[in-house]
Amino acid sequence: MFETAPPARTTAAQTAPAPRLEIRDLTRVFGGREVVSGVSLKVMPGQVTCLLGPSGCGKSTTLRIIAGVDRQDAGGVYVDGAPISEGALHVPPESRGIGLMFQDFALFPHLDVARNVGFGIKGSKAEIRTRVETLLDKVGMRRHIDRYPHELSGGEQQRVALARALAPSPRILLMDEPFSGLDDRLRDDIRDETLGVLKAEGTAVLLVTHEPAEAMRMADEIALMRDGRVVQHGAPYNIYNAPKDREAAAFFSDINVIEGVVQGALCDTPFGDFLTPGLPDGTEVEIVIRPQHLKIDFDRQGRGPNPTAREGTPAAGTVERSRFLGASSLVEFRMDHDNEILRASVPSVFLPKPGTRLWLMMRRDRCFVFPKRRRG
Ligand SMILES: Nc1ncnc2c1ncn2[C@@H]1O[C@H](COP(=O)(O)OP(=O)(O)OP(=O)(O)O)[C@@H](O)[C@H]1O
Repeated sequence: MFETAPPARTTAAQTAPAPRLEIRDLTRVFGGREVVSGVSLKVMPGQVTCLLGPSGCGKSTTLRIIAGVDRQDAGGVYVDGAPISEGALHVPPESRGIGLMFQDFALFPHLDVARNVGFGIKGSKAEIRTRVETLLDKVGMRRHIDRYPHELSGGEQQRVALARALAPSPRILLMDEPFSGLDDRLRDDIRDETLGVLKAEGTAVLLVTHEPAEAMRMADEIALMRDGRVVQHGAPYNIYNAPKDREAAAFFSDINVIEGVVQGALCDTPFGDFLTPGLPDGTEVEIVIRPQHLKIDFDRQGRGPNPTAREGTPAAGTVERSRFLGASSLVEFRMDHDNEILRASVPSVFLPKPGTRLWLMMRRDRCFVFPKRRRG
């Protein structure tokens, strides 16, 4: 018997803070077609989530609904646990405390940098000036405070646009392809700088992009979208290393695919057996491996290396082409067993001549086995 009541247990759900931004089962129909279909996700304060997917998959529509410039047909949008759009409730865009940085949200051409950044801030003249200067310091643009947009480069304009979006201290920032107008080198720098500023401000960010490299570089979490749905959600490392299906794997890099049929929980291929747990006999499967995980070995008078548990059986092929890509080399093989091409990538310089006989092995811990889907 307890003399006094035992201390109440707190569950993780009770102690966990509400997500800064949450969307639940968001659906949007255009012309009878669900372009956004039951999308749910959460963004915590200080976290960057990337909505990643091919053109037309519904990313921008999702963002527009969260911003309040479009309206969902079903589902809700919540900030710090409270609805801002749900059923008949629709908080107007300007009252949502959400900042926007869209590709086509140009700076005001007739205002200088200081007035562009200070545009949405409330407070005394001195307070506004201090906030503007602090932000311009953060984005490295303080010395251009008196310039006009046409006097700035694309990258400089982007930095000012970031400062402007952050000026009212939004709890949430929505970014739609914000770096797409910039050339490659500049883009990497600006992405890194932007990430630093966003983290320092503690803003919850939902960033839309169709570029996997951008999502990998920027995101704490990636929500991978396809045909209006989130098909996979997780940290970049997990999505890259444990893709849900062949398409998810292919979205992040070139892939090689070997086909086979399940027999006795195994699929027998020229590269040896692959485990296919849970798949019934006769299931057609696709074994997917990224080029950097194919191992190349030398020909030993018509024989390859000995099979191993880790890398299976070697299969022979002939080099068709090899190219130096800077950080790595890409070698294309025409395989003996089916006359198809496989691509292997090797760090640094490895450029075997066309016609060279070599052997390939597949690292078992780097292969993904998926049931084959009929593609329309
Ligand atoms: N106002 C609209 N009326 C009809 N269809 C629309 C409307 N807005 C978007 N769509 C359609 O909805 C689908 C999703 O569009 P959305 O702009 O959300 O895609 P996205 O993933 O952002 O693509 P992108 O990367 O090319 O911008 C597309 O097929 C698009 O044509």
